[in-house]
Amino acid sequence: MTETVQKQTHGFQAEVKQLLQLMIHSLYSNKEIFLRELVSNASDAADKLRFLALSDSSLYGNDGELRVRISLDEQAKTLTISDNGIGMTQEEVITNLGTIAKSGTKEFFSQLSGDQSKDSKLIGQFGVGFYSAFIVADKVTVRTRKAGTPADAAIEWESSGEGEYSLSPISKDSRGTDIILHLREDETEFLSQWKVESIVTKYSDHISIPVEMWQEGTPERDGEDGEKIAATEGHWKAVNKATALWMRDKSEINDDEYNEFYKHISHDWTEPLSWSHNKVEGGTNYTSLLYVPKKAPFDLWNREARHGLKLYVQRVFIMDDAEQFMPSYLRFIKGVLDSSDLPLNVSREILQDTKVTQSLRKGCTSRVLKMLEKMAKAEDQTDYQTFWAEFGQVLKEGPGEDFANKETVAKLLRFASTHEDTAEQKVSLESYVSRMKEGQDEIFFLVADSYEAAKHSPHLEVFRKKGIEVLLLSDRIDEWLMQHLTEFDGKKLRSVAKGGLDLSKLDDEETKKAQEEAEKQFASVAERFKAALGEQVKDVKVSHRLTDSPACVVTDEFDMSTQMIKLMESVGQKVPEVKPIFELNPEHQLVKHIADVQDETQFKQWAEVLLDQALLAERGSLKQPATFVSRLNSLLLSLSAKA
Ligand SMILES: Nc1ncnc2c1ncn2[C@@H]1O[C@H](COP(=O)(O)OP(=O)(O)OP(=O)(O)O)[C@@H](O)[C@H]1O
Repeated sequence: MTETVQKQTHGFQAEVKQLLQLMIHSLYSNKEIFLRELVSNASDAADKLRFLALSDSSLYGNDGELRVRISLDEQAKTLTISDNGIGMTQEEVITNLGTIAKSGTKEFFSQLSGDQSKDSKLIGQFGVGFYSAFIVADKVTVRTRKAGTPADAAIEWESSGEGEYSLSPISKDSRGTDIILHLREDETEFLSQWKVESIVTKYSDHISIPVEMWQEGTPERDGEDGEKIAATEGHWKAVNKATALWMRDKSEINDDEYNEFYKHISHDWTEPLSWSHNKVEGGTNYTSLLYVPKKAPFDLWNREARHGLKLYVQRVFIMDDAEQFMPSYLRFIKGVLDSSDLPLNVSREILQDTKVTQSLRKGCTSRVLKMLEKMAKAEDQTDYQTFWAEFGQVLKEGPGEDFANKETVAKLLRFASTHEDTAEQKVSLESYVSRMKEGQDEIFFLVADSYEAAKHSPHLEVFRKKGIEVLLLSDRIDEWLMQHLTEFDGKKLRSVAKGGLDLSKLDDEETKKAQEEAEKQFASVAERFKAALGEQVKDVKVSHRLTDSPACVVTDEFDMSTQMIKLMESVGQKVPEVKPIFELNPEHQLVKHIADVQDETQFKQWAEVLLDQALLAERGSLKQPATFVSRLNSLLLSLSAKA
């Protein structure tokens, strides 16, 4: 069979076409990054081979020196990146270079707006990897042979990036992958040795295997003083440092190098917010380099998304996404962990529960928390606020998940509060405590559907009057968080929407007396309400929390809160009926008016309307809205008849 017969043409997955178009346009201004992406892939391919060779050293054949080579051909106008790494089989080529097989793809494409400037920012987060070759090339040829397969099992992939690619079987002498970029007419600057070398130094210095370029030989020549200078032969020379970055001394690594290394391991194009690089010797021996990203990945909330650290054992790459070393609430952390205590043949299963894993996890968790603490305490809060906006909701899983670090995580939490007139979550528990009123020994919070709903809740009335701060919570996870975070700095956290609220310590004797008096006087009215409302309420009480509203509902101290009920209902869970406690404001004109209504039927109607109103304010909806409306209408009619 001739090659043309065997050549097959395949169409790209629709998303690839879209990605290619978007990428070529939006990344053009930063086109040199294609080299970083391709060298990064080549280095990953070497890592994967080294790992497999741990159990089968024959995969190396007679070529055990892993490296990447970049060669330039001015005549053919090509730039070639060759590696002697793992290579790919035909199936792998089809999956890897014909589709986008990574997590977050769906989320990414659903976020594209069609507005090029907005979309180009997103693409940086998503990462384009191999396809970035098409920014500078109008044709790309990939020749690859999987390690351990014969020369004639190699495959050639070729495409001009316009919707389809071809595959042909070829023979390739050596293992690994050559990526040949046929440069576009106006991209010949990438044929300059100096230019390419400087890009490699800029982006790929940290790659742990040598990235080599060909150095031409020089003929024998005469020196300045007439002496003979010997001829040199052409040779491959490493143009990067070629040592694992994390093994180098901190003092020798600059920020640019840390940033580039982050991009290499995370496939994120945005620079990280912060990092922590540590070498630990003693009981356990390891080096960790952990980064806090600036942007949340597309799949942060996808439970199946892979996360975790890149694991090395004594500088040998073992696996990506080793999730055992970070608790789930820190799953956004990227980084490298290089252990000297784990065996080279460690598997995910073995990692599950070894003592070493536990101690590494403890160490890494505490490093990350320290790094976050430092950011949280910085005078300039910009970085921490950026972090909080992206990852705050994940961190809120912490108190429920990590008992040992509960207090530390609690200090990192930020909330909206009545102290600040903004929905932005800026207030820490420590700053709340520092502002607590004399006699106040609890931290007050309110959970609602939204910041606006929380801010306007009738439950806040008395707190406003007394000038007591209340934390305003409206994230989906908040109700769950507050179930686990019951205390901070020795102070109980208390929901202002629950019964058992006692602010009497903050009142002077006169107010207390007045309240007691009001309660006594109102006792019979409360009883009348209770009788009228019957089974609809758990109890009727005189409220100490209202100043402007006539009534409100609260849940009993140990009953499930309204927000929790809503949350459970929204995921289809059956919730036992929780009856509200109905609190009345005896000072309110409407309540006074109702108390004077003699007709029991009308009184009942009023009581029910008042209760429904309070339920509406609390829950945002009613079980029987039509009944509420008809009751209200009948009362309005009777009022207008009187007028
Ligand atoms: N030089 C190579 N050798 C072996 N496999 C490769 C090589 N280059 C790419 N691949 C394979 O193709 C896949 C897709 O590469 P691509 O660069 O598009 O994505 P990625 O590296 O997984 O992630 P990102 O897009 O974020 O860089 C890789 O995961 C790898 O399996």
